[in-house]
Amino acid sequence: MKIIADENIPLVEEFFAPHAEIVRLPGRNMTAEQVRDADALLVRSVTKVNEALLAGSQVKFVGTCTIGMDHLQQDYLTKQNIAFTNAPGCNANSVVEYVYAALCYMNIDWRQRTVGIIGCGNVGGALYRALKAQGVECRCYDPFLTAADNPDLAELDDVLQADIVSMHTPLTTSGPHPSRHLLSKEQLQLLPPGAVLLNAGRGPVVDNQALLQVLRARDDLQVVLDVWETEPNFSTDLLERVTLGSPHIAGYSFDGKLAGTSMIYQAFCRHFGLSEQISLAQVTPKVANNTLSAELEGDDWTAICDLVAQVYDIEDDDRAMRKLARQHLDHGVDLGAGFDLLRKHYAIRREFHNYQVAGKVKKEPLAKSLAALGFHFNK
Ligand SMILES: NC(=O)C1=CN([C@@H]2O[C@H](COP(=O)(O)OP(=O)(O)OC[C@H]3O[C@@H](n4cnc5c(N)ncnc54)[C@H](O)[C@@H]3O)[C@@H](O)[C@H]2O)C=CC1
Ligand SMILES: O=C(O)C(=O)[C@H](O)COP(=O)(O)O
Repeated sequence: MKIIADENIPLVEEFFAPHAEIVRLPGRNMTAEQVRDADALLVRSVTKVNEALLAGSQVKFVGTCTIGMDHLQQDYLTKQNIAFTNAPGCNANSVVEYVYAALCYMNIDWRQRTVGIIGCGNVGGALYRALKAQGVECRCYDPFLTAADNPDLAELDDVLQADIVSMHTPLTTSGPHPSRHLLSKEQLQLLPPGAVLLNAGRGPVVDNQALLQVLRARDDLQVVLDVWETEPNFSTDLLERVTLGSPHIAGYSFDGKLAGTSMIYQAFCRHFGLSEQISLAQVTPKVANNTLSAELEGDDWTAICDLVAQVYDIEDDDRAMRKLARQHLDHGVDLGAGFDLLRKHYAIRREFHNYQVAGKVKKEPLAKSLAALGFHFNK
């Protein structure tokens, strides 16, 4: 059996080598010629898996080691009887941790604000539950859910009135509620003074031209963008006006990436009737020096954000984006290639649940927040 796999999927050899010959390729430029004689294709979000890529091939299984599936031409795959699967929820924790890191960076204590969540599935739902556990007032917009799924559902316009709005929908262009340009100029203008908008879903869900216009006209908004409408290219003008910008790495915890590979491995084994030879636990390294210390007796907010910053300093990601934008503007460095390089060489980032807080956490509100964020600690 032959597998073609994106070069940026970790541990493909460890998982799949007992079952198949593996050829690694850059994901963004995979060609029909390259995949023609493959039985299975393992991709990430940068490969358009469509008729142009697969027509005439013998591919029978496509696995994307990501949550998002907007890069798969699903109707074509179904028509051709090609099995396909994603890795639902694999990096949901990572995206939620990105949101916390961004709010800490902006000095925003989410426990004192209302939070609007747009798209309440694996990522938005995890964020919602964690915030509710800390007593935060949430409003959620998700037209595919009912009050039985989520008692805090509200209309989109009401959700946009929250102090913090976080976007977690898939990118869709058809169906009853397409999400492309869900936030266009009209919706963006509804954001109240001082609002914070985060998009760590897919770039085109927020109309980037409209966002730029709104940010040119208003200086009372703070925007965090992990995803961009024209990836791998992005608007340097827009980057200049957002508070934090990053190269689509919200889901890039090492744990999330490994979970993605492992979930696709399991689906691959099921599809081809193979028995699994290796498990996620076997290949997940322990974090060396995983004890974190913070001033636990002082202000809760400082303690939480101190711990978050020790695990994930989001400012590094923002700095790298701004450096790339400067190199592009001053020296003509290719933005798209630079964006992909930042992602390819992304540092290893582990999720909060790998860390133990030193000392005893005696204060109940702090304990609630640390538990909600996933840290281990002693009471
Ligand atoms: N920036 C990054 O690194 C990452 C981005 N993502 C993006 O986040 C998206 C969401 O991930 P999950 O929560 O795991 O997916 P999910 O499928 O579990 O949940 C998505 C939710 O959005 C809702 N939804 C769909 N269309 C909507 C609309 N028009 N308006 C409001 N809600 C809508 C669905 O009903 C569902 O509850 C992924 O599809 C992916 O595009 C996911 C992981 C990492
Ligand atoms: O899981 C998703 O969906 C994502 O957005 C991924 O984290 C994106 O990673 P790449 O597939 O673009 O490497």
